[in-house]
Amino acid sequence: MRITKLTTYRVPPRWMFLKIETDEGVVGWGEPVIEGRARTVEAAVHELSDYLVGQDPSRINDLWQVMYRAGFYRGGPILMSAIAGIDQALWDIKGKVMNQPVYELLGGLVRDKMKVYSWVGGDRPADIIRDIKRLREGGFDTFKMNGTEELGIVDSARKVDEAVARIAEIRAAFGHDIEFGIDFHGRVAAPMAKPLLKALEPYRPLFVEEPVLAEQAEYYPRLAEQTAIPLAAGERMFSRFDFKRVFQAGGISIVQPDLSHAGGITECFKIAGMAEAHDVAFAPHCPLGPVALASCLAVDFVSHNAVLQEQSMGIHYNKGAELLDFVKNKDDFRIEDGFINPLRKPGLGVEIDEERVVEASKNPPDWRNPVWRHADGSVAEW
Ligand SMILES: O=C(O)C(=O)C[C@@H](O)[C@H](O)CO
Ligand SMILES: [Mg+2]
Repeated sequence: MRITKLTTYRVPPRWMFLKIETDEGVVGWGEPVIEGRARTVEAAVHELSDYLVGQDPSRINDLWQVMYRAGFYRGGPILMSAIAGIDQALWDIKGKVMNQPVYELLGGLVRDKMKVYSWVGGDRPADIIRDIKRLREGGFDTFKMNGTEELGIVDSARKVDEAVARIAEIRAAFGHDIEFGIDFHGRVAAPMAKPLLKALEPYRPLFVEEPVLAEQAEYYPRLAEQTAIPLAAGERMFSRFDFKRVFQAGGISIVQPDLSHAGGITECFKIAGMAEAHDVAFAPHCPLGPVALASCLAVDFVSHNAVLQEQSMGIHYNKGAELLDFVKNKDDFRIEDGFINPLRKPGLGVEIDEERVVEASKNPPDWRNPVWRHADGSVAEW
């Protein structure tokens, strides 16, 4: 079998699908994208196709190493997202050729179902109580929300109190009948992480995500020393080599690589194993589409330390298309009592509605995250 063609489709809300075709008619789908830089990743995918067309798609490991090493420069969000989507599509092809779901090719199930959580509250954490009440009726009991709006490098006790008051309100409304993670989303600089974590401590969130920006990772162990709240990070780390340093330094209890940003299934399966060796939980980041989610689940279902899976149903970014709009086998993604079952069809287990993808790709959005500014006009972390 030989790879014959790579075709990319940018579609709403902010996703990109990749179709890899072969000379024997087997097709694989991937989801290479960095939110807000879809066209850049698209260019990277087509540059990498020089290493792929004419090659045997079954040699995923060799193709992965060539894509990662042969171009001299490596790593980072663009190249690793391009490699991620290509890797996902190659695993999809391998599973279809062998008539097995990818999790079987990775050693089989370690669990019967996977716990998932839902976003509430949007970019500016409001209406959280209303969202939680609605989603609890749908069987969810675990949630994630943004912890703050714009926050200065040093900011007021009032801003801290506002952030904490929202969390206090949730605990007052639901007690510990629900659990939630708080995403600092890179908006909290190191000087404010300490007071904010301390003030949130009494409400015992399940975790605090990106307590500081990924480029401030040296603060993870220091912050972990002063709080009992588990710290989580990973969506802006792009390979084993990024995660290696975090594991060595300690401080992170939950790693959240994104299967469409961190080199795909091949790389994230290895990251999950590294995490397990350090007694760190694995909870893939996934605010994206169905192929990204299916790729996360393929690794979740074979990783003992997989604890929680993000999925984008109803997420505030999904304007113009919802998680399953391009999927034919919607039922396979059913969430019951906050859990999802393995996707048992061959490959990644996603039956893409290609007609709908092609149609939607004719007028793709050019999604960008908003540019936030502080009161003084300086740029604020979104
Ligand atoms: O889902 C999360 O945890 C996020 O922080 C969302 C963020 O990754 C946006 O997708 C960036 O555009
Ligand atoms: Mg996040």
